[in-house]
Amino acid sequence: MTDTHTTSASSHGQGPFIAAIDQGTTSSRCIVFDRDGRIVSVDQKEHEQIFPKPGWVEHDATEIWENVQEVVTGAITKAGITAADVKAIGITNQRETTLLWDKNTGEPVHNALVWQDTRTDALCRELGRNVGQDRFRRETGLPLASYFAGPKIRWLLDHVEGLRERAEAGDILFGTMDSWVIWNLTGGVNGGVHVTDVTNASRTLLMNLHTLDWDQKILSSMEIPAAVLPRIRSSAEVYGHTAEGILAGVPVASALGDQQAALFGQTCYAEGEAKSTYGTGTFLLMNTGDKPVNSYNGLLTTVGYRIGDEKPVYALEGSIAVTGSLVQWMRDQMGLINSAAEIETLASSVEDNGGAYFVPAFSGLFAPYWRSDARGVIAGLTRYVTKAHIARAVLEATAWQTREIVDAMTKDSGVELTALKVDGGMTSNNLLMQTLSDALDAPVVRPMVAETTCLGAAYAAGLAVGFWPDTDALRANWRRAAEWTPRMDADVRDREYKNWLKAVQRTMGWIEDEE
Ligand SMILES: Nc1ncnc2c1ncn2[C@@H]1O[C@H](COP(=O)(O)OP(=O)(O)O)[C@@H](O)[C@H]1O
Ligand SMILES: O=P(O)(O)OC[C@H](O)CO
Repeated sequence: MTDTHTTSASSHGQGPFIAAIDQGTTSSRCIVFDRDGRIVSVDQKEHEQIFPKPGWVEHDATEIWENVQEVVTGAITKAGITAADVKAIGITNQRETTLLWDKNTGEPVHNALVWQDTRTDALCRELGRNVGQDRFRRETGLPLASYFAGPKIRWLLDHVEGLRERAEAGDILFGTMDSWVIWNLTGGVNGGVHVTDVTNASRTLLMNLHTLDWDQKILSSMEIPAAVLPRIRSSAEVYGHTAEGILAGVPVASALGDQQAALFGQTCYAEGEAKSTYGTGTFLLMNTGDKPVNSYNGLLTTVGYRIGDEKPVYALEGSIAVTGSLVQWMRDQMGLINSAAEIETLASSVEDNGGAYFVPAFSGLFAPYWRSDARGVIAGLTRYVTKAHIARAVLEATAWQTREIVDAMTKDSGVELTALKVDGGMTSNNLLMQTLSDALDAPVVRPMVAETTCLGAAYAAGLAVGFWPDTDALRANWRRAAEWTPRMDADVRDREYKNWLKAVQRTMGWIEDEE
């Protein structure tokens, strides 16, 4: 984590405060914020990544719920405050990760299928043939891909014995992690509320982007019973109250998918404003105002946020599946570095990539290609290349993948990027941020609070309970902490980008006959 610090509540006055829970891909965290949007305390815990087969990724939702309770207790205790000091709790979460659980026992019926999981590739191809790709794009703003929740629900209904009958009988609930956390927080089997917000619902392939309701025709073509689905609510309203624990009685007042929360936390409230978040994957979102904008260049159309009864705000999104997780892979699977931060030291020990380009298509390629048949490639290898050159290629992969998204965004929106607001764990890497600015030929700016995901959830919850009056008050909290400006010669940039695009072509069509 970057730019986070843990201080006692006394250095921020006596509150009141807003707490935010971020249930992310690698960890769950809770952060307490004061009225100026400053961090008062943080607690965080990683959970297990389960890889049962190549391309399959699961999480244990029970472990996640235990961790969430632990980090909430941790953050509130570190802040030295009580429930009476906390005006609301906001929720943000890894998106698309899909869970079904029994509403009578509160037990998950299977591990959660994580957004990176590719097991529904064949199912998506079949749905594409039977229902048509265009239909999904038109109604949901999304391409038919294994990334999204709908096909994952269908896979579980088809593969867990007896589940379909239980689901049709009304005993099974579906949720992304927002729904799971809110249901448990508000009482679970003892009256927990079963809701999701529009941003999370817009990632299921099941919500109609124009009506903001579940699309009955798509549900029937996917054979998903409506009885499992949560109610779709706005991103900022009181869904219920915490039933027990250290925050018992506090209103649960926001939910946003983590990337939409970062857009909100970066105060991108005007059309054309954009941010990019560098975590496990990287997600660049641009606010496109109150109308959905179709993409013709491989981006997603998604809901940015909706505050109570106000009009929804839409966004264009470029999703990159593998960025920070490539650094983790270098550390955990390859053993080439001991910590994520060490990649910068290793990469800085050489001048350039030595001719090597690393395209981490571990889950196929997401935007702008949406190719599930792609797999990772290191191109340009010669005997000259060292592990330091590979480390450099790893960082450059994040920069060039962003460049491809920015190019697509410019084509779709007609808006030229003047500067990119960034956040997330990878932004503590100076070499990466410089490389990014060079690849984009544009300034890259990082705010004082790089924990914009939690901040966005806190802002939305605070708006819902009147803790902040409006978005203008939130804008005033945004402060620049660091800026990188381009230093690369144009001809070098053009040559490197061309080589990168050539390497990308080498990844495609690797998987020929998938399960
Ligand atoms: N100094 C660094 N350089 C490059 N990558 C980093 C660095 N520090 C953390 N990361 C990567 O950032 C990711 C963690 O960022 P975070 O925003 O916490 O992610 P998430 O919200 O997806 O769990 C990890 O994948 C890690 O490998
Ligand atoms: O948990 P993160 O930060 O890796 O974000 C994951 C995204 O929401 C997936 O769409």
